Amino acid sequence: MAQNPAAHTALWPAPHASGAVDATVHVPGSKSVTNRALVLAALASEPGWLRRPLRSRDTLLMAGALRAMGVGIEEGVGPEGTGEAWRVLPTGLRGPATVDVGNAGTVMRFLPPVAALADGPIRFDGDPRSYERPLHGVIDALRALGARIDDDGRGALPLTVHGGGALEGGAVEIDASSSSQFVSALLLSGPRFNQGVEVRHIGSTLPSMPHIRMTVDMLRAVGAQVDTPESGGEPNVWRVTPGALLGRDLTVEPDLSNAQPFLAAALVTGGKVLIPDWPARTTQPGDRLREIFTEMGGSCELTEYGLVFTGSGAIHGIDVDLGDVGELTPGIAAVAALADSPSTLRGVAHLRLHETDRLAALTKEINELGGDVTETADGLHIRPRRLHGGVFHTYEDHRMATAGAIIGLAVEGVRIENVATTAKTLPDFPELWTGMLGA
Ligand SMILES: O=C(O)C1=C[C@@H](OP(=O)(O)O)[C@@H](O)[C@H](O)C1
Ligand SMILES: C=C(OP(=O)(O)O)C(=O)O
Repeated sequence: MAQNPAAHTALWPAPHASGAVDATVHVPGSKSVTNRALVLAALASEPGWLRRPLRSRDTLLMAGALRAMGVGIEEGVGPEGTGEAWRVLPTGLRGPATVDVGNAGTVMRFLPPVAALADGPIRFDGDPRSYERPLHGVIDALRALGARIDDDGRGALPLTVHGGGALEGGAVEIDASSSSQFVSALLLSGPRFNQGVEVRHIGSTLPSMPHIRMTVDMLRAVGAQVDTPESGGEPNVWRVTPGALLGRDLTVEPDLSNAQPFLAAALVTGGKVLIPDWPARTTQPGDRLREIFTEMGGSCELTEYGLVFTGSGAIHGIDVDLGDVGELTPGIAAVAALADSPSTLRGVAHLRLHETDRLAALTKEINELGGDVTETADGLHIRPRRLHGGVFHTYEDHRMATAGAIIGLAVEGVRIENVATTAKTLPDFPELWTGMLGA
């Protein structure tokens, strides 16, 4: 998807909060749930509904890719009217087709296994950064499971999957220490492989476990049989039995990682924010914010209306392992830079391979505003200092843009370069942010 070059150089004056925020913020649907639901619906044996899907760059790329492979995704009428739902009509997956993955980890990892099931060649390409993000776990595993893939030997994009209409499947070993999405990708398509799939992670650490649980839960919800380490299986081994998937009617939860900047606003300004429809039970990593932001000085209450998060006026540093919830790191780092004591964020070495090298980017941008951040082997040390205004660069990373906006609440004169990059998962961010402040 082409991006507007002018948007990259544009500077967005991050609003400075004149007082405590007091707002209700309706956060759009989860990226991770929407893109899993699209894949599972496309692989099902009957039509399904997806209600309140996220419509952002990453999810529109996923929908576009599936459409290119022959899947019907129609606008439907949901509970709140037209545009609120997608009806997914699975058909025989076929090539030739070209998939633009943009810089979406979920699209570049989840779709090559789907393409291996298609009839015909599927070419994958994306943004320059997508060439640098690891994909070897998916490419090597698919080859071991019987797929034919042409790539340039780097274990990365661009590549062509020569779908043969079916895939043998079976047992495979992968090192998923650079991305949990390798495991999720193989499990999601696993029920459609002739022998199903058994994935054994043989690397060191495995990041983002809640996202693997999300994959397993969503597979089970559409009728798949999945054995996991948590259900009595071996550690680091997941097994999916071959079988047909049901078409379901699923309503997507709000994206709790995208709720983060709004909760942070309550923390930073000593205010209050209500996020409606916060799920009582969820596999989304953003749910950990209730605990993390409470330790950093706020308090929260899950009510029948949603999550009410209240700041106390004080912001404390934190020492925390974020390996399970890596995508929360930029927002936590931003709050930590404004705290009354130092922070250590650990367990997130793999963030160097995200949308940008997030550890380097956060260090550079916070320090250029006068901060004192150092990179460690697997995270950041953040010693709060008095910050000043300046340009906050975002490196085409949506979470860098929202991190800069959090700092801007407390520091006058922060200008965010390319705030439009939030369109990756939250196209309405600037409007939601100013709406929150004006409420
Ligand atoms: O499966 C998913 O939906 C995701 C898994 C995580 O990826 P990594 O394990 O690569 O960090 C997370 O950071 C990403 O935002 C979404
Ligand atoms: C790491 C992220 O995205 P992706 O799905 O592209 O990996 C993220 O959203 O923080």
